[in-house]
Amino acid sequence: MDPDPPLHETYKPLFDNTKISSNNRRRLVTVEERDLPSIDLSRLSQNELEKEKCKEEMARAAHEWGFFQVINHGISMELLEKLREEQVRVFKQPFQNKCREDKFLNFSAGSYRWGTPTATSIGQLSWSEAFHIPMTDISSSSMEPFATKVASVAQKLAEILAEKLGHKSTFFQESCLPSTCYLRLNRYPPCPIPLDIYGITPHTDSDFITILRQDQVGGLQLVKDGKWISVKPNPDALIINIGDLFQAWSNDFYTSVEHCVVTHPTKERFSAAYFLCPSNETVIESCSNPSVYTKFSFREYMQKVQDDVQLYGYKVGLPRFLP
Ligand SMILES: O=C(O)CCC(=O)C(=O)O
Ligand SMILES: [Fe+2]
Repeated sequence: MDPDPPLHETYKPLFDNTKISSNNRRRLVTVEERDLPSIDLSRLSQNELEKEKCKEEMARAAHEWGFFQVINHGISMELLEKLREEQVRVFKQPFQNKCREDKFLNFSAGSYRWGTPTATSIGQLSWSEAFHIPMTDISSSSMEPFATKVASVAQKLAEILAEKLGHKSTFFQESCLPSTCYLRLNRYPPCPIPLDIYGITPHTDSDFITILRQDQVGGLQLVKDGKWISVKPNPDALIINIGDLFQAWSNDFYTSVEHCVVTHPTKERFSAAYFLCPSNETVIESCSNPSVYTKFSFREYMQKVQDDVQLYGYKVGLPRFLP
């Protein structure tokens, strides 16, 4: 039985409507490949000066790039390889099983997603499949040791970034709970179609911070100084990016940057992303005045995102909360 979702059959009408011209032929492959700023987290356990310098560099990267990578993050290669093995095993299941409405592999129904049901043009299509799993569902799986560690790295980094803006608080511990945070397992099947097709369309993340593990295939791109650049894969590193909520909380000091994944013609790609999200009731307001955005609850934010996607086919995000 075939593990692949029926991307070719389902979206064929979109390809047929798109003329293959030099304009939409793999435009994105030509972007420059760059290393993200690299932060060595082992410096956090050194002397005060080193520790402060490390925090300072992190805050600068979150401000200037919205993205950075961390090394010596405390998650062993063994755990990362286990995660990968488990991820491959999960996606190798027949497509029919992945779609099941009852519990599959202990993940709640509805965790599995593929393609883009609302896409009306190829630019809106994400050539990928994913399991979007609440942390509470991970507890009984073999990914639990990774999930626990990554959750604690996320808490620690969020606290450091808040502290650098002068706020020592338990806000993230209190509002981001296992029932509100997610692990998303992504798989990008090879895409041999000679058109510019995204693995995941350009977006910003709707959380505080995301921790991402990408494999050696590469394909993650982000906007830096108004230009798309491609992120060089680094097996030792985890990628951190600022989400919309931290941008709002930091009053635009940290930046939630647009990113996407481009497909590979022959190779499949796997990635795993941890999203530090608050409960629906949590109110996000700026840590300083005057505030750039009007305050909103996470529920209101996600409702707007969903409404905009339905209405326009894309997320508007933070600009919806400009006064
Ligand atoms: O797979 C990747 O590298 C990025 C995934 C991503 O941006 C997401 O799941 O929000
Ligand atoms: Fe993302």
